[in-house]
Amino acid sequence: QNFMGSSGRDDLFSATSNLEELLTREGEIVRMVDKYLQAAQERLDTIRSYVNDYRHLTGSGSRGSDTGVGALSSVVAHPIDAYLLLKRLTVEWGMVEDAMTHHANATAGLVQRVLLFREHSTFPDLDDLHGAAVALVRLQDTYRLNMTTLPAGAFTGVGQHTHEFQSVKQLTARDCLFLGKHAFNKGYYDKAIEWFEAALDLVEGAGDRSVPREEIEPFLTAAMNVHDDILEKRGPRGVDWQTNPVPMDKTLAKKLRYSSVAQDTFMPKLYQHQTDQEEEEHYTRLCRGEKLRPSSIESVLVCRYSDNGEAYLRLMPLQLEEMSLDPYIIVMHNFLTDTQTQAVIERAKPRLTASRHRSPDGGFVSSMVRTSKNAWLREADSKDDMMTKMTMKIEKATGLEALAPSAGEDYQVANYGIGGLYVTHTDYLMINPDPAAYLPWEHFIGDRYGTFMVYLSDVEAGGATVFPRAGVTIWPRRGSAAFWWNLYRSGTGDENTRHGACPVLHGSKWISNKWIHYNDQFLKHNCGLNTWDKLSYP
Ligand SMILES: O=C(O)CCC(=O)C(=O)O
Ligand SMILES: [Fe+2]
Repeated sequence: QNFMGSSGRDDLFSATSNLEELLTREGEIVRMVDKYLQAAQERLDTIRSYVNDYRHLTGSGSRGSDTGVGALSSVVAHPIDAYLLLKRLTVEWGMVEDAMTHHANATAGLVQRVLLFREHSTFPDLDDLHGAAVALVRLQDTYRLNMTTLPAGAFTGVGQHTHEFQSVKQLTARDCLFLGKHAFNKGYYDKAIEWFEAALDLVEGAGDRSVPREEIEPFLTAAMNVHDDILEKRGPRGVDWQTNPVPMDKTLAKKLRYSSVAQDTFMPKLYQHQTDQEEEEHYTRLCRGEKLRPSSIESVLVCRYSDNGEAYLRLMPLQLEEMSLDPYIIVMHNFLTDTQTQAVIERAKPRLTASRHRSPDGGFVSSMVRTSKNAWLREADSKDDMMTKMTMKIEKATGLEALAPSAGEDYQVANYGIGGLYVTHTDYLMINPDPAAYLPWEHFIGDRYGTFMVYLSDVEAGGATVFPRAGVTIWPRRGSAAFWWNLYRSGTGDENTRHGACPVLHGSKWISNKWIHYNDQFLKHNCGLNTWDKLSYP
């Protein structure tokens, strides 16, 4: 079942830099239209005064109604009035005609200019709008946004700021209907019903006239029927659908099988394999900031200073916060200054393109798996040595080789806009047992041993980095760096490092990754005697 055509890419919505550009572009169009309106107003005034003159003269105040013959003849009886009549129909009518011609030309010209402008710059299309609608429904779902206030643009923040966020404009009933259809098409049957109900509430309670209630009701009825049908036949949740735990229909809900639906039967399943659905559940809960680990694990985590045995760090030690001991995940606070984070963002901005990730067949694709934009920056690209110094500091902090191209990848700078996310993945890439799947260079440098990820911006709400198996949530903080080992000392991938980026709820998120490879560390690390030996420093 589908209430609408299928939607395609989800691109313009999910990088803030795009939305800022769009707003600037809209500003240019508004300037064109505004100029047009001012000129049009002057021309319309000319036309209007011609009409008013006639009306005034003939004493016919109201439009359409005509005056008697007597009044007319008295107007042309006077020589001056007769003269003015001729003037109106020659000179003045000429001006009116001019004004009208100009107006028509200006209108056609404006349409032409806007068309041209749109051709030469990126403009959103309907697919983008669909993408934005789906992203909004996903945010509503992930962060359990309260539907009594969401249509009016208000929700409570998650993460850094837990205050209320209020939009400038509010949604109309028609917007709610539109969002409901999208929720339905994406299999969010529970959310679809909420949006249709919100649309009805606006029409009935708030006198919203953007859509008649008769247009909403069939959708609500259909959504409820499909909701119950799916729940009966397939259950409340699957890879591409979800419903409420209990049917909407009161009689159906009385069935025995629904009477024992408990409030929250979730039991965390950490440090072990999770099915896709379990992983998604852990991801979502961690995104909301839920604690999934027992206190026996959390209570031993500490914050500490470390110079990692480096003289360079003696006077400005790393401000370490342990997030997890196994797998070893830490945050180094204030690793970069505001000046540095800003400089990296500015350098990356002009080079941003849609993020791509490795597809199952080995190529790179851009998809909903990662909705962000990124740019690659290498130390040597910059005229100053700012990036080189950054990498040297990373080397001191991790005790790893990171500057040589065979040791550290270029910096990958990524920007996530509203709804922008990265689903759960591992950073290590070489999981295909067939050596032919990789390039000689990839064999030469080895896999991604450590991930050094700096948050270049604060995020007002949402946008955490989460590790579903390790039960870790890291809230972005400008200048802080997250670091973890992706591989065991033997070079084998540690699956407990699976992680993802939660959708940004409010604001914009910038990060920078430095992936440090395995083989170049051969002088610093031995591989250990057993496959599962791990590293836990700095
Ligand atoms: O943005 C994040 O928080 C995580 C990014 C990430 O995992 C990656 O870029 O590989
Ligand atoms: Fe990652």
